[in-house]
Amino acid sequence: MILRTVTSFSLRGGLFRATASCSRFYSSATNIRNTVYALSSGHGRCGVAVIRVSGPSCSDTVQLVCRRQGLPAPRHAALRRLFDPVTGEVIDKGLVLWFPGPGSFTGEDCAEFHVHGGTAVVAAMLDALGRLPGLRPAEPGDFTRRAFLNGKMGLTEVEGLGDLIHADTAAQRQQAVRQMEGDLGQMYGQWRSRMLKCLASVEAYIDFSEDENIEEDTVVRATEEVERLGQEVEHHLSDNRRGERLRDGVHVVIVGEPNVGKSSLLNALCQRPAAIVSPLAGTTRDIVETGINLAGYPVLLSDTAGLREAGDVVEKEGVRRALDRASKADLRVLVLDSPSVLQSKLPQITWVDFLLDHMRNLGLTTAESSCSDVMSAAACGANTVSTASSVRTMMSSGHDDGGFLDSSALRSAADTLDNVIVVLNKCDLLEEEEGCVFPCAKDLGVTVCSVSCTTSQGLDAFVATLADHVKQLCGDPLCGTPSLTQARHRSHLTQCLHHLRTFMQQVANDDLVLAAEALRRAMRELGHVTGAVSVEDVLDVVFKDFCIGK
Ligand SMILES: Nc1nc2c(ncn2[C@@H]2O[C@H](COP(=O)(O)OP(=O)(O)OP(=O)(O)O)[C@@H](O)[C@H]2O)c(=O)[nH]1
Ligand SMILES: [Mg+2]
Repeated sequence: MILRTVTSFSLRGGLFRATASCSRFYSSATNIRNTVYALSSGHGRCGVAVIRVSGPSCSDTVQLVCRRQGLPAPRHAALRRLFDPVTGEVIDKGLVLWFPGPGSFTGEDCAEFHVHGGTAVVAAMLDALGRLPGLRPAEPGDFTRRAFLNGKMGLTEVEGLGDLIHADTAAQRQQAVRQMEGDLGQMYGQWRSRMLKCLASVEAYIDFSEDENIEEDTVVRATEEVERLGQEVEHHLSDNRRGERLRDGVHVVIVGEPNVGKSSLLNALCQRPAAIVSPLAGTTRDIVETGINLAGYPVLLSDTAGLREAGDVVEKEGVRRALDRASKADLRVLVLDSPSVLQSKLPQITWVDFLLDHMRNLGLTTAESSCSDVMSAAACGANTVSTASSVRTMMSSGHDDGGFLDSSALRSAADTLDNVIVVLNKCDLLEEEEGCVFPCAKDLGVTVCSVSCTTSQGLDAFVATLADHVKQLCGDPLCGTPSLTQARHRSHLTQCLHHLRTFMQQVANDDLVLAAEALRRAMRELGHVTGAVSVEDVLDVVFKDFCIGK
């Protein structure tokens, strides 16, 4: 059932980002000398609340709160009565954990108080800690920032941890765990050390080329290695934004003429009446967005205004927004009204041409029709059928015959339709022999699903098809080399690749000094990604999405 694969999810980082934005982020690395504390478990009444403390005053804090009952054994939970150190009042009885640095998460002395999760208990604990000298409330991401500054985590691992906290779906979680465990950082680190070796070779050659100990092919081997590195970086960059899509959500837009059932489809997918449905054409004016979890993958779904020559200024703006959203989407779901398609009087036209014509009329493409305009009548003849019978053929056979596939014109038409899923809605209104026998058909790269939003017929198959497309766009986060996940990485890696190419050019120009400088710059770009070179300016950006207590 559709219900199995689709669940709503809150859009990326809603809760945590709101929390972070309420507070000015703490940016000075020197302030890690303070001891910080925070409620690390969620806010609100709960069974157990975890309060974390990190910093040099940590052991004193534990002993004061535990009234000199002594520090628990490292990394062992100890049951203690917890006191307000100033008033001497018992606040609660709970577990205390002591993590001496540097073997702790932050790399400095840390402690955790596991107390009963009532509002008054948590408030009393935080209040008591706040009155101790040298302690201050933690800022968002303070603990992880300390871990980074103390060399416990690289920057990509920190980002992986941030993504894990924000992960709404299984695939996002898998990608984030992989990154947090260092897969991506290791790959970048290995590239950097390979570049360092090349740089050492080139510099040695510059400094000691007269020396007979330097082998003649040193520079040749370094150049070959840099070329390989360039290819690897280029390959990593040309991943069709898989990792970024998975992290941020795949943008799917529902488009089509008014009244074809776009809003009904959106509501069926998110299983709630997110958009108004009515028999009046032009009901939806603005974009209606909702996030769904599609078989473990995050999808940001947009319903749009029906595309037509708009009557008034509001609808015109709605149509403009719809077309704009469609042009930026990763996937477009083009909804058509099945009875209208079957009754279409378009003369002698192929199914692909019909779709291209339709999309052009709606303003969704400027691509020319393939068959009627480009192919000769002879080549096209065998496949030239009326729209109605073309649709019927497609529905019953699942694909067209092989002649189509050889045409480059049709291939380019298929490319235009590549990120389009066609939904033939309202199939409940067709005669039995006309529709819905094979709800999903693949035709020249365009996927066609026959559904009814009213009876739910074909919706499961459509959801499965949509999920397949989304998975293809994101890839399997557990397979292959780890994906690039952030625009920040892309920007530095693009620069890195540019410098590697400059290295090759300078070697070809016989200018090894400039070549070495290019290699140093390439390494610096990689260092910005992993945090191996000074990144103070990017830390605020990276940590701003963290929640307090992490
Ligand atoms: N019989 C039938 N009616 C449907 C189906 N899907 C939607 N409808 C009806 O078609 C009408 C239009 O549905 P909407 O979902 O509002 O269509 P829309 O494409 O969003 O329309 P606009 O917002 O005006 O562009 C409503 O009366 C729906 O109940 C279907 O599968 N079968
Ligand atoms: Mg609508």
